[in-house]
Amino acid sequence: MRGIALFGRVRLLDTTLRDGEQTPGVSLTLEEKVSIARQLDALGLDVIEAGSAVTSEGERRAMKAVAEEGLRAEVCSYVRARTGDVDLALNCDVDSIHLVVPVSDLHIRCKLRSDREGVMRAAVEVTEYAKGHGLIVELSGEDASRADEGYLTALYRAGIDAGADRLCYCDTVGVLVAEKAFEVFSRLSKLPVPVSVHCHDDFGLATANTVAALRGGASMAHVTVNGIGERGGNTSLEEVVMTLESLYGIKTEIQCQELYSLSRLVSRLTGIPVAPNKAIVGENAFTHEAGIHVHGLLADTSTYEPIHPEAVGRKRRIVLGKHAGRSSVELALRELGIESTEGELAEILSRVKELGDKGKRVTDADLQTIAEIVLSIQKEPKVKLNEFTIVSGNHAIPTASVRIIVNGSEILEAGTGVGPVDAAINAIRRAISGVRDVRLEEYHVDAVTGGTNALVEVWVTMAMGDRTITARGAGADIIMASVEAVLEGINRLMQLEEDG
Ligand SMILES: CC(=O)SCCNC(=O)CCNC(=O)[C@H](O)C(C)(C)COP(=O)(O)OP(=O)(O)OC[C@H]1O[C@@H](n2cnc3c(N)ncnc32)[C@H](O)[C@@H]1OP(=O)(O)O
Ligand SMILES: CC(=O)C(=O)O
Repeated sequence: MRGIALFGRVRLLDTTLRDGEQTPGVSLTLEEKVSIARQLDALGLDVIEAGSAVTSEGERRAMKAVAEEGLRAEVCSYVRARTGDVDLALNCDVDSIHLVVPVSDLHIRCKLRSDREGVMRAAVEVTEYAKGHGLIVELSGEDASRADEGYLTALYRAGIDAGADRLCYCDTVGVLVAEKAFEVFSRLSKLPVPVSVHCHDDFGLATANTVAALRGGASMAHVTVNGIGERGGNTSLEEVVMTLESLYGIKTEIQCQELYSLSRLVSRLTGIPVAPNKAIVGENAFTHEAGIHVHGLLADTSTYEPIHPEAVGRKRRIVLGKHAGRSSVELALRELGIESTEGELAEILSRVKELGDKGKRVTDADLQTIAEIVLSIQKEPKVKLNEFTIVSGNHAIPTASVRIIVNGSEILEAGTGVGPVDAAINAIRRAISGVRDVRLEEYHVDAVTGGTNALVEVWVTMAMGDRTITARGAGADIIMASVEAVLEGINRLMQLEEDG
């Protein structure tokens, strides 16, 4: 790969805390920025763009806190072509600035109401000013992919003469294509300082363009965790890293097995969910339902998995539904410790498909129930609900009390929560905590019909030790459906434990 031959290795600048935070509705607190920055540093990122110092007082406090963490990574601030922005960045004690200068005539004329010469002068003046104050400068051409390349190169050369340490080519509105990225970077990489690539995903091409630019000679890629960012987002960290590592055989120095936990952290703190089908970090990236796939996976996981889930800190999941085959059901039953004959297996599979045909997801608890019916196993539930009360209102802390029977003994417990569902689940968890350490890992609710009296289905993933199980509850009352799902999960986990 050309870029790597030129500059030794691919470097990565993570801009989750700057461009990623520009995702509409996202605003990270100081503590949140620091905790993401720590994880990025631990993962091995070279540069962390911690924000734009010009944005606000709170942003500056957070950026200063990140800079004071003593991270191994270089901490950077976005600045406009204004010396005042550099002063604000200096107050945050960052190591470097990402000095962004519009370079397309569209941006120069319409946005800045300036001209090419004026922008060139500002770029040089601010670069010199920042260098004079000891900052590392990455001089960036905003909207470079729509700019005149002759002007862009002249501006870059003027920036290098003024002391710029690095350059960056921004595909600000995601209109670059891979062929052009490769060709442009084949030329730009002849400049005497490293050139970065910064892509947006308006056409879903950000990763492809970034990789093409790296092949052309770019030495650093700008990325965000989960690809979050303005509009369609930015190039995703996990996609670039795994493409380089797995498809091009390039080691990146990133701790790949931490990619998933970083993705979860960023999703939780930004409130931006990850699409189930998102590459590498989406819920379904290593989940399989189709029978033909599961059959293949059992022979060799590489039949339907391009990388091992463990490589990025994930686990394979097999789920059952209408596309299940004999292999999937056999595997799921084996995991539940249930043995069956060929005939019983066929009957269980046919009932699984029946449920799938009704548009249902088939949970582990559903499979266990079906298996128990087909195999005529009568199992007494370990946990039974005797009584349940909930109090909620605008002047009341949502509080639930439960009376449950666990292995024949009655337990009375209460819990509070942010709402009645949370309170109900907390009460059950407290009641069970003296008997077993059961965790609620996922909670999801669907309204099956419309209206306030809709039938709801609640899906939970419960865990005990290293065993997880999915379970469902349904009904017109969302609280009771939640209680049913959680108790079903607990029962199944305890049953599995007993069965060994
Ligand atoms: C492609 C990108 O991601 S660019 C980065 C985007 N990031 C942000 O916008 C950070 C958050 N922004 C903010 O907090 C505010 O917009 C601020 C503090 C930067 C500026 O706020 P205001 O002074 O109220 O200006 P406003 O937002 O209306 O307009 C932006 C100003 O920056 C100027 N500007 C935009 N880009 C640049 C640049 N690269 N260099 C110099 N000036 C620039 C615009 O011409 C405009 O100037 P004007 O007010 O003199 O007309
Ligand atoms: C600078 C930047 O974020 C962009 O041009 O997309």
